Amino acid sequence: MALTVGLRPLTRALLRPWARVPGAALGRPAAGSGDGVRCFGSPRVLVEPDPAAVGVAVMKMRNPPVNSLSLEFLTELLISLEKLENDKTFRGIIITSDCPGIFSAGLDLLEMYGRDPAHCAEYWKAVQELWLRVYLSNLVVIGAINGISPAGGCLLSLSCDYRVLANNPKYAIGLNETLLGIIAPFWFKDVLVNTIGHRAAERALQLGFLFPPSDALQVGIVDQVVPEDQVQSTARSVMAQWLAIPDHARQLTKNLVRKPTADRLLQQRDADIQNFVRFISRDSIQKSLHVYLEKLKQKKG
Ligand SMILES: CCCCC/C=C\C/C=C\C/C=C/C(=O)SCCNC(=O)CCNC(=O)[C@H](O)C(C)(C)COP(=O)(O)OP(=O)(O)OC[C@H]1O[C@@H](n2cnc3c(N)ncnc32)[C@H](O)[C@@H]1OP(=O)(O)O
Repeated sequence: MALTVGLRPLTRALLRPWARVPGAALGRPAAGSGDGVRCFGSPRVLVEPDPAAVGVAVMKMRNPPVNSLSLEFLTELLISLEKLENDKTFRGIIITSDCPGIFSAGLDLLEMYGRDPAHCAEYWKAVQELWLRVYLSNLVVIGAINGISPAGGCLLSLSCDYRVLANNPKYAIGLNETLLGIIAPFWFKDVLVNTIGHRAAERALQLGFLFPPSDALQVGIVDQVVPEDQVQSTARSVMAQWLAIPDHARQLTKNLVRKPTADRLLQQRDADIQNFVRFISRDSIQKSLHVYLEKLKQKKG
């Protein structure tokens, strides 16, 4: 089945592979700075230069209540990342959350439940694009994971160069798709395998493990677990270590390591979209999503 993807103009402009954002709409000097410091804020993505680290931006995700990756939120993240990537004052980004206790609840289930195929296709293309942009970023990307991080939230974390997780037993991380009755796409799986190895990934994916911090560190899905109030300072120290390496050498090495994984998706993006749309449109999958969403509602009592 050939799929015609009807993209809205903003999304279309953004989601071409490595498109340049037209109009530089969001790049502006920080209010009152007058010193050339740049701030790329948007309603859901707060981006500020780190006052304590030259060349480092802190990107805070602010899509309450749970930072679910809706199409609009993905689009804003993409715009901000693109602006940072193009701004030569920045060499690194720390990605963190502004929603207490939640890094990101992952993909927005409401973008996949009860939607028509064209919408699902547009959504999936944005998910692909965010992954490619973070995974292949020329910047050093450090995840300061200050909350729970299931599924798509875990993918975002895994796409960073280094992950610091806050030591709170509630802040579990993992690809839990099977618990929802869906499956992690091959590129989610590839990134997990690259990070924790084949056998650990095999178990984690099939059983939908959400690792609490101590287990997450042991299996290697995160690089460091620290007290919650030290997540930012640790991320900053780690950033300094990464920024001590000459950019060109680090970037070429990153590309060497990550490109084969990214290429697997780049070589079949349209087919991947079609697979996703076919899969997510199945009655059985829609029913599983319905049951899961009801469970989330009932949990509230
Ligand atoms: C063959 C080819 C195959 C191709 C591949 C096919 C398919 C795979 C597709 C996709 C992969 C999927 C990736 C994903 O990321 S799926 C999302 C996974 N996320 C989760 O499982 C997390 C679900 N949420 C929670 O567990 C909890 O909400 C929380 C994050 C622990 C927070 O708990 P808390 O008690 O603080 O909040 P609430 O549970 O009350 O939630 C508040 C509010 O938010 C809604 N919500 C939560 N998560 C999501 C979400 N992911 N998407 C949309 N909405 C979400 C929740 O329902 C509440 O809404 P309400 O209206 O009731 O206030």
